[in-house]
Amino acid sequence: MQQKKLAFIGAGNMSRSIISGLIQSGYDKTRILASNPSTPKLDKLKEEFGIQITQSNDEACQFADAIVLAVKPQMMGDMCADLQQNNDLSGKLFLSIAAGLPVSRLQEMLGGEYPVVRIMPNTPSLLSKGMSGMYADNTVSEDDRTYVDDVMNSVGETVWVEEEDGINGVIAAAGSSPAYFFLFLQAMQDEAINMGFDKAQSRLMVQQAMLGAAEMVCHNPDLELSELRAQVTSKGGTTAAAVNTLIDQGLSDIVSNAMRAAVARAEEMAKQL
Ligand SMILES: NC(=O)C1=CN([C@@H]2O[C@H](COP(=O)(O)OP(=O)(O)OC[C@H]3O[C@@H](n4cnc5c(N)ncnc54)[C@H](O)[C@@H]3O)[C@@H](O)[C@H]2O)C=CC1
Ligand SMILES: O=C(O)[C@@H]1CCC=N1
Repeated sequence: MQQKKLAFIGAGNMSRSIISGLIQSGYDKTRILASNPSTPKLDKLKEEFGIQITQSNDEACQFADAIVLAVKPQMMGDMCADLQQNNDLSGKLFLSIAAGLPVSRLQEMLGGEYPVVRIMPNTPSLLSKGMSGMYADNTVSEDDRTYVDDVMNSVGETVWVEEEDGINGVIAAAGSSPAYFFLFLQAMQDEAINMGFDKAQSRLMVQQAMLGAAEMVCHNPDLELSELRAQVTSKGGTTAAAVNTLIDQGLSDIVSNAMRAAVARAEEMAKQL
């Protein structure tokens, strides 16, 4: 992988996840810098990963060949306005991980048609188990696409979408979706506690079941998900009783409504920001 000087503007959850994965995969830590207005998260990043830190976005910009825009979408306008006012942005590659902000809007915020790759990652990148969807228009060179692909591949799997709208689908299916699984597990843990297990036992049971199920999915790419389910489900048995309850009570509709809500919110954010 090219070892561009890479700056993260905004040192929150998502930057931490990507930085952790990059360091684990051998990216030169002296070529990674994070900036944030306050120091606690920066200090932690420096201590944990040995990267460089600054409270100045301008310093980050001057350091970098490639800049990850990793602030909340609502902060992006003000942050980019300062960046373009104080710095020469030509020659820089931008990687935006913000939900709901199209490339054209980001270029407006940056004040020029700079190359911007939109990335929709997720927090399991922290453990190099991330899933990222990416979009670039023709302002981004093949070399830069390859670089971004390598960066995000170092923290998990990647897909490219042809149309920018596809990024909203990635948000629904992968960016936001770890939270759906956490919610599902939380409900299972709560019910196991109701059944008399202590919290630690309850968590162990549900997390190990989820991990095992995820590994089975990954190790059997040729088996349909419905077939994996059928293998657990004895006719007239306990799994059938549970699964039929989930189906009868509308799990599929709940899940598709939730994913559509994520897309709708991304579309709404694109109009508001
Ligand atoms: N958390 C997630 O699972 C995912 C988040 N994203 C996107 O990543 C971006 C960041 O999200 P999180 O890391 O979750 O948020 P976060 O709130 O954990 O991190 C944002 C960081 O930006 C800092 N910040 C605020 N204003 C700043 C400024 N002007 N200059 C520099 N730093 C500034 C904050 O102090 C904070 O540390 C968002 O745009 C979000 O849409 C994308 C995919 C997944
Ligand atoms: O909740 C959000 O808006 C961000 C984008 C995907 C995950 N977290």
